[in-house]
Amino acid sequence: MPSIGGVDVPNWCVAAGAAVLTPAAVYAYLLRQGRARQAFFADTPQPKEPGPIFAGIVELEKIQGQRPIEPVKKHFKDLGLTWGVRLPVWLFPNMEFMLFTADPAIIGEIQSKKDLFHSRPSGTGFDTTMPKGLLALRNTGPQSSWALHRRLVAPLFSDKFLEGYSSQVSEKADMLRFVLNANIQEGEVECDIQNYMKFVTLDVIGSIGFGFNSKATMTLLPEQHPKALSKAETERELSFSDAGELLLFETQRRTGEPSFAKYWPPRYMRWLSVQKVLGKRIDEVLESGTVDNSRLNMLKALQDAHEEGRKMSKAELRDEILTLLMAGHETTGYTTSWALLEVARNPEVQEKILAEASTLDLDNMQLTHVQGSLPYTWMVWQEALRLRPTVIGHVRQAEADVTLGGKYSIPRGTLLVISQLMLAHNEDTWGSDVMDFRPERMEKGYPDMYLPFGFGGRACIGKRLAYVEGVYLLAFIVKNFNLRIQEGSPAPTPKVSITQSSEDGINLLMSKRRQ
Ligand code: HEM
Repeated sequence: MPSIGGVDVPNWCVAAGAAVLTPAAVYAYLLRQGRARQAFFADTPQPKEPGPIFAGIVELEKIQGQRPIEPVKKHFKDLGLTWGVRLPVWLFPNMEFMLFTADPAIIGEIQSKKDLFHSRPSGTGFDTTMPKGLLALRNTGPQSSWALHRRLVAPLFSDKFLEGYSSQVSEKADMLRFVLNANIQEGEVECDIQNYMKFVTLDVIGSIGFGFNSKATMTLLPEQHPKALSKAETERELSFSDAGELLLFETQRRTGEPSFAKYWPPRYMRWLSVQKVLGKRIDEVLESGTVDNSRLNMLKALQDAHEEGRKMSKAELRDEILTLLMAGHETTGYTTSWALLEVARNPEVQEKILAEASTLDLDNMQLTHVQGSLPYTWMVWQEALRLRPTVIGHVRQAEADVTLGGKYSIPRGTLLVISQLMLAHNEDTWGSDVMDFRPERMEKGYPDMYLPFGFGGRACIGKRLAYVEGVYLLAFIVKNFNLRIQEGSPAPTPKVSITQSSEDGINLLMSKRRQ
């Protein structure tokens, strides 16, 4: 029996006391933190908050939540010209201050203060799923692992590499055409193009990233088709695709959750299986001779890359290639799917892409020629990415105390969430037709506040590949298929996780074009 101040206290009393006092202490702590945050940001304009503790989270969900376009429009209306105000939120369990902003002036200032805002915060899921990859590493100066990785990874997106990837991308596009043709046969057939794009971009990154002949797209062939994959092949392809999805899902889940939660047995077992599938693929490339290394691939190139003799370790290579897999496939696939939706909705846009693509030999096109040869299609993809930014917010952490906007003091460690979604729908920047799809608005270049790939030293390193691959696939599909949407079909419901996709797919009526 425990003794308190010389008095013996029964165990049940201690347990009951703890049961009452612990939640009370936690609540008192949260309340104090919430009030401290409110006091700290007292001079910061903000929408009316429902309560001091979780108010920020509620607001954030309203703005960045599951159906982002509608809340954005509402905030426009509710907040008028101050729309995009700095929204201070306090985020449990990181116990940090967080500032949500869509104010172009403040964002401009954040961009210019490069030395203060050069890293994402710690505590994101990337820290434990791929801690030695670019998305997780912190920038602590030119000698840091992040800086070294950035220098070693950058050449993978140079002209030389893009040329090396070209035949692999057109091989995957050809596979996509084959599978779509097999599913469409005659007349018009409804196809979930988002699903096709997800698989084909996975096959691209499987090939150029891991160096194996990935063919997940073939799993979409009708079962009775003579070229349909065997059961074992289908399982192999889908296990890679499932592992990629689980990796993304687990990363997202781990953001901001206590570190022990990931050890929940069913989750942990799934995680081990993901590591096994992906790790096996990586080992195949690095160690065995069974992989066709004549295919230029990122993993092999990174294995050989060095700077003054400093190379990536095996663990670094593994995390970097997983980072490139995760960052580089769904992003491009979803952006291109949203673009195809707009193309199907706007027949005149489709005609213009067709006119541009019909004279080109897309089957043998170098990726380095995409921008010069497909300028209109390029704008279409760019405008689709504005209207539906695939990554809807960018995160940075203040490295030191700083004052923004001349009066808002931001303590060191504050998280800054920059709403790319709200920036992309700001009437002041884009004009009163901001909600319309109008590729021509990109004709004269885009404003500084077009940030779908982030900004500064941490901006997306794969932007060039994303553009050329996405624009190429867009032109390729339009050249081979006519796209339409079913009259009266409801608009897709956006689903926001790390990337923005459509919850119910993107269903288009597709028919073969006569060549
Ligand atoms: C439509 C396609 C894509 C979009 C919208 C996109 C968007 C982004 C964004 C917003 C960031 C964060 C930038 C910041 O914090 O300032 C990012 C980072 C990154 N992206 Fe992309 N991305 C795309 C495609 C790709 C591709 C194809 C790859 C590579 C195969 C890639 C690799 C990366 C990597 C490695 C980072 C982390 C960079 C660092 O922190 O140093 N992305 N991307």
